Amino acid sequence: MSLHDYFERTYFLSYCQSLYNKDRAYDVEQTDRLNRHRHVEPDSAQFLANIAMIRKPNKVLEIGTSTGFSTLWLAYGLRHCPNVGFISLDIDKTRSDVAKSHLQAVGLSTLVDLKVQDASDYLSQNREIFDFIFLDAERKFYSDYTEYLHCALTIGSVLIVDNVISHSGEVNQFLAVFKNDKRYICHTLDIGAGLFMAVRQEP
Ligand SMILES: C[S@@+](CC[C@H](N)C(=O)[O-])C[C@H]1O[C@@H](n2cnc3c(N)ncnc32)[C@H](O)[C@@H]1O
Repeated sequence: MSLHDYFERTYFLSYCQSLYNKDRAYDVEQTDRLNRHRHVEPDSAQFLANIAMIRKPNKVLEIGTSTGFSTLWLAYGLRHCPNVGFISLDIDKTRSDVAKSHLQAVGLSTLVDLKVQDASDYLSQNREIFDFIFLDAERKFYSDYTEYLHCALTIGSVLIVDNVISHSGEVNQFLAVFKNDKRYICHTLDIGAGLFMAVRQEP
């Protein structure tokens, strides 16, 4: 590792850690769940970066940017894929703008197309295929996305969903559709709040 790479990596790690700690402290003070940033756990974020690094996707979709903690890590895992199309969606413009400033601060903003849009509206109009989709938004709407997600995934595509252990009751029905679909091989990973991973094996 060159000295430049070393300093870049050290800066990135310390930036992410301080972002996580600051937003976590804010979240603890919030009584309304929807006011919280609700970042993925650091372990989960690093797992996402690893999957991005291993899979080397051409097209990535994140649903639920918040202020960009998972987005930063996904972008970090994609930093050697300069032509990647990485879209991250959030319905909340203020959060998306904050995410943009964090991405700029670590020099990864050119890798991410931040969109402010409702996930259902986006998915219903989407005709693109994604190699990697990370879903981390409002769980009660996930079942509405199922058919759109099937259409947006192809052989070798990876779908990852957060909070599947911490909030299993809210996502079990949605996940069962993938588990019972022979086109996918699925795993529940005991990382952070629990990650579900489905890899598409068949068209
Ligand atoms: C759990 S947070 C995402 C956390 C983020 N992945 C991270 O680790 O930093 C969920 C986000 O989804 C967004 N959201 C909720 N409903 C949405 C919808 N229908 N379409 C798009 N984004 C939505 C919220 O505004 C919120 O920022």
